[in-house]
Parts: sequence; C-alpha cells; structure tokens
Amino acid sequence: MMISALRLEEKQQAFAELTEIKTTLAARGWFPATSGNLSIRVGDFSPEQFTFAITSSGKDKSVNTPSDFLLVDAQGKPTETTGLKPSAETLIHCEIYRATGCGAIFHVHTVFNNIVSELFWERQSIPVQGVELIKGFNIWEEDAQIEIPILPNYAEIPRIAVLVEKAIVPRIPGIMLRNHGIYAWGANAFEAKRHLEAFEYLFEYVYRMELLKK
Ligand SMILES: CSCCC(=O)C(=O)COP(=O)(O)O
Ligand SMILES: [Zn+2]
Repeated sequence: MMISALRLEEKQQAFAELTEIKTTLAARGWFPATSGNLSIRVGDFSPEQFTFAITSSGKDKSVNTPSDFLLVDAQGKPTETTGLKPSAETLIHCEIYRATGCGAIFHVHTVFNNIVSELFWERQSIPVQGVELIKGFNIWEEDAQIEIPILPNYAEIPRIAVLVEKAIVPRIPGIMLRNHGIYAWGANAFEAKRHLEAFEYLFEYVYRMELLKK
C-alpha cells in the first residue's frame, strides 16, 4: 500500500517525538529491564478507525535504533510490512484511544507506582487530596480530591484490554495496572508527559505519606 506524503510526514513527526520522550524518560530510569511503552496517534480519528505509532516490543528503551517504532491500526495490527513486532501491550493502547480519542499514551513501570497500587488494591483506586500537582491534570478546585483507578494485572493482555473502557473515569487521564505500571494519556505528547509526571509525583507523595503514618 502506498503511504501518502502527508502520512509520511506525520509518521516521521510521531517517530521523532517518540524518540525524544523515550530518551527523556529513559534518563530518569523509568524503563527498567525493557519495561514500558509509548505511542502517539497519527492522522484522522474515529472510534472504529485510527492509526498510531508505538514502540517495538522488548527493546532496551534507553537505546535509540531505526527499529524502535512502527505504525499500527485500531486493531493493533502493523500497517506496514517492516517485520517489527508492536508492544505486547498494544491492545491496551487501542482501547484507550478508542475510549478517549486522545493523541498520545505513555506507560511506565516504577517502584512507587507499583507499591501504591498494591497498598490501595482493595479500594481499587488510589486516593489523593489537596496536593498542588493535582493541577497537572487541569483540576484547579480548592482542596481537590481525586481517585486514580487501579485495574487487575493479567498475563494475557486481552483480559486487561476488555476492562479498560469501564475503568476510565472523568478528569483522570490515566489508569494504573496493579503491580505493573501506569498508563497516562493526553491530547498530545506534551500533555501526556505532563500527566505522567503528575501521576509519578503523586504516587511518590502517597507512598511517603503512608510511611509517615506508620
Ligand atoms: C519486562 S516488562 C514486561 C512487559 C511490559 O509490561 C512492558 O511494559 C513492556 O512490553 P513491550 O512489549 O512494550 O516491550
Ligand atoms: Zn507494562
């Protein structure tokens, strides 16, 4: 299939943005042991039909190579015959795009996000109240209270993917997989990164507050 000039430009732009964010987050140690994945949507969107650029599966995300990214469709299938394998968690990205229409999704595993998901697993959400960084989600009210949803983690990704749509709550641009990692999204890469950073700050805050209560 011929790729249009516009599509090629958008693809190159998405790959360049992904390279930049991957490099930045890798420098923070947010991709240990090949974990994590990143995607940016390309072109038009309808819930049934969309395309996105996503990281290849199993790569060392602290190293940049020509085979780091590929394009996939709304079913998570590669749109080009590059031979590259999309992230094992591509179906979760598909469901988040379908449900939200967002423009970028970033997923990282950190010790803080894993621990707080375990601490609050029975509640199925992580409560945060009155912390300034909640404004990172564009929630500006006084003494704001939020609940970050936690989903179970399963070895079979389709079992997680079917839970995504129902788990998404208004105003909170992310879902946490229990003892696995956070998925944060935004209208574009800039916003998704801001949301991811706000989540990670809040997770560390919650973790440290819990320790102080002991
Ligand atoms: C070694 S981490 C296990 C897989 C995972 O959770 C992850 O985020 C990375 O998988 P990918 O296929 O996207 O490299
Ligand atoms: Zn993961």
